[in-house]
Amino acid sequence: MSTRIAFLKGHGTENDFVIVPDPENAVDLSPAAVAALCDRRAGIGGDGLLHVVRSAAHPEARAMAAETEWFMDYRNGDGSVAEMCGNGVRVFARYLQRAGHVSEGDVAVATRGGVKSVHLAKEGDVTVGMGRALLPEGDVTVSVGGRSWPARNVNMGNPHAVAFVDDLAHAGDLLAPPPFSPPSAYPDGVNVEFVVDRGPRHVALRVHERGSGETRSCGTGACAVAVAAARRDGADPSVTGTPATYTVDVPGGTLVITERPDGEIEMTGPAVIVAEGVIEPEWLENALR
Ligand SMILES: N[C@@H](CCC[C@H](N)C(=O)O)C(=O)O
Repeated sequence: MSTRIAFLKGHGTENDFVIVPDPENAVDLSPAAVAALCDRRAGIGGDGLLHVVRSAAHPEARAMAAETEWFMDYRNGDGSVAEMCGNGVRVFARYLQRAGHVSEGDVAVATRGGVKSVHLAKEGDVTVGMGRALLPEGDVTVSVGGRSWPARNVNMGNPHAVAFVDDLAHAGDLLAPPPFSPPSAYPDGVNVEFVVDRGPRHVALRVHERGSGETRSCGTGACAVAVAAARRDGADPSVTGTPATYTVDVPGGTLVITERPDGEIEMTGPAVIVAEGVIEPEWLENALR
């Protein structure tokens, strides 16, 4: 990789991303290159990377090209691929707006979890239609430091285990993925959310993300938490016929999640572009040696 590659840096509730615009899918973003770019000491730093590619130019998105021009090729900070990133898709849409690829209003973004509709105003918070949650049956347990909790298995395109706890400090330092059982519940790993109540329809979370470690926010995680909390609170919109809105505090800010009676979930939160620059080709070559 010897050409000069442009990048930007952005975040949504402090879930931060390296953004690599690459419309024709010409940049070889190997897992090692992604991990080097996301490294917080030797690289640019980020929980993940948003590779901005035309849908028609990416084999995983070609089938969605008729619906939308842009594909969010999302990678975790360790270089692994994930199906969906709720904070990332808002930041991705903000980038498209800033680059002049889209204007205000509703913007469709292709993801591995399907096409998402993002509502962009000129400035301020960004709302994304996250689709419906799946709630696979079966008991799941997560453990940290000798304590265990039952967890709700919620799939938002990507897998989540949501555990309600008495104190967020009980999650410990979250330096390693919290063990879960049974192993068959999450064959590809899982994002784990620890949740406390803050008030009526108001919760707070800490999260350990698959492929990134503890992060300051997770959008799909906040949606999974809102869905689990609504079932726990007897507020399941498909049963009550009334939308359920939860305020979800994350270490990096606040997200507002609404689930409608038809199961569709909307998430609103900030999306910020912080900086832009150019990756030094020599640095990248050395990083990959
Ligand atoms: N931070 C994201 C989720 C990113 C993917 C996740 N780590 C996974 O592997 O599923 C979000 O905002 O949703």
